[in-house]
Amino acid sequence: MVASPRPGSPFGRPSSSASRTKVEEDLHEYAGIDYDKVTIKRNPSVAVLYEEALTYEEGTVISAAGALCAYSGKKTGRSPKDKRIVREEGSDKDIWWGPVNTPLDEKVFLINRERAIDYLNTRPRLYVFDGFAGWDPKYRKKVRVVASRAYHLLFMRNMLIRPTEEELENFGTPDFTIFNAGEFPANRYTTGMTSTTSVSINFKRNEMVILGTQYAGEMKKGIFSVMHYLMPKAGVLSLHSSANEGPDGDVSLFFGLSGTGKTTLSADPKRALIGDDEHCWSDSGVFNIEGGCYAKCIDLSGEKEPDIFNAIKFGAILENVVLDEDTREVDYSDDFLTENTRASYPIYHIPNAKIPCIGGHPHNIILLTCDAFGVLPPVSKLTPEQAMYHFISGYTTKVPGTEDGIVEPQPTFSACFGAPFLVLHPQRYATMLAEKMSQHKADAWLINTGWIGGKAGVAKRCPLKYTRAILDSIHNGQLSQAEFENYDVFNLQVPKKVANVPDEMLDPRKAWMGTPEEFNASLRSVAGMFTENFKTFAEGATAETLAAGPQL
Ligand SMILES: Nc1ncnc2c1ncn2[C@@H]1O[C@H](COP(=O)(O)OP(=O)(O)O)[C@@H](O)[C@H]1O
Ligand SMILES: C=C(OP(=O)(O)O)C(=O)O
Ligand SMILES: [Mn+2]
Repeated sequence: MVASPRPGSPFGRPSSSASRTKVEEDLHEYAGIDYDKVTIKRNPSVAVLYEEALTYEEGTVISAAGALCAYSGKKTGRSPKDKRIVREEGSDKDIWWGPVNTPLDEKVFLINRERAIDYLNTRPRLYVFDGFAGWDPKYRKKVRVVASRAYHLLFMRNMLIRPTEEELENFGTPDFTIFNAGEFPANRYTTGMTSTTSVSINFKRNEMVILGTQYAGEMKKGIFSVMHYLMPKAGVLSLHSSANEGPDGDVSLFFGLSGTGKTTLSADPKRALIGDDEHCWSDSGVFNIEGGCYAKCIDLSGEKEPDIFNAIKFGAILENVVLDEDTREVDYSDDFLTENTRASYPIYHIPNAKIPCIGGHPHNIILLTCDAFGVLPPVSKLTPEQAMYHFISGYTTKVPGTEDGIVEPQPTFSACFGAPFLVLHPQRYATMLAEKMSQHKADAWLINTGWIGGKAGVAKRCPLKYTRAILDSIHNGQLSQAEFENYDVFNLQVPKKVANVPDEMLDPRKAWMGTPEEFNASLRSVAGMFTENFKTFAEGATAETLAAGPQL
């Protein structure tokens, strides 16, 4: 008879005090984890994590396709207002302080850290994952995740790069540690706390502490912030972009704020996936930071997005989705808990993923904007100066759900198409991008995956099949040879024809459902928003970049 590998069985027995592992010793010494009371499981298998989550985490079930369906509680999106960075001597001048990076006293960080560790010590079981961020061995960072929920550990097992047995054996001291005590709240009366949620990063201690949110995305985006701090210092550009590679080895980068299509559009059966969200561009090319993908799955369909749909199987996590009680089939159209339903899966769940996730220097730079006013064309070709202007502007829309408190599409300017994750001033990243683009002669395109023909609520988002057709034309070289028309006010070069896209879709004026007067008013109003927003960046920008913006 085969024994059931459940906790309590011989397989689940805690290690005896005579044989402490190095990780137990480390966590005891370094963080005060009480290994006499707490069973520590390091890098457990997917099967063990499933069992633990199903046994101990209320509501967790398995979907018909074999994914672990986990629930993150009250917070189902990131909490940018509760993110803090410890202000220490030396980092003061470097960090882009302001609404994105709110300073925190070191002492308060330690209070939160102790609160988190005190909580973790009340748990009978803790899970540890040791893995890497960054596929290029030259730049990769060793990351340790310490979490009280098996779901959180499986998430980071999917999202970080999984070490080989040998790498795990020789892991040594981590470069960065996340303490996830998200089940337990922050204390609102602690100086500097404004809610019961706190996500704080300390670059001196190389630690991140999470309290009061169980949204797993905080961990992966936290590591992204760390890379946004460390990589530029090493001469490497960190990017909020997805990346894929054509059969001839041509790499495309897709920049975009959350919900604008990085994950969806980089999953392309004609191209090998390098990664869906976080990359770095070094002197030798691009590399993915992560070992997995994190797709939005609201309204996901097997017909429209087969690669993502089929990646949701054993090993994948589905977050905050609604299922049929009997069949355990997921209803992807149900936004009962949140519109930000998510799937996390290791990159090898995508059949044509490129592993290791490394590519050459990009040929095409695609800026994914998501225009809620319906005035930007679905595609336009950018001059290098326009690429800089639009990269720094980061005009787009916050889609509902991804951030706490966003309930309807909200136009925003998110510098570098990822302001919430920037640590240094946007100009630092933009300057590096301009240098790399000119050195490697990359073409730049602006693609509007947002509303066409009217504003959000009135019109519809550009149909996915047309955005895909546009990308096909970019990748087969047709679009750079197309005939272009100048699109006034923004001075964008818009192709007259794109294969498999109706002509009238290409010109927002023709697609417009209201009156020409309304269109012109909207166009000018969006242009005005650009000009107003760019005022804060005018000082650091070149005259050419400044002139590349809309002209009223
Ligand atoms: N034209 C389009 N291009 C890309 N995505 C679109 C488009 N229209 C609608 N969508 C939807 O928008 C969402 C994009 O999400 P995702 O690819 O996860 O964004 P990101 O990875 O940038 O956060 C998906 O739910 C997708 O189905
Ligand atoms: C996980 C996130 O990223 P994205 O939506 O870009 O995939 C997020 O913004 O919380
Ligand atoms: Mn994504």
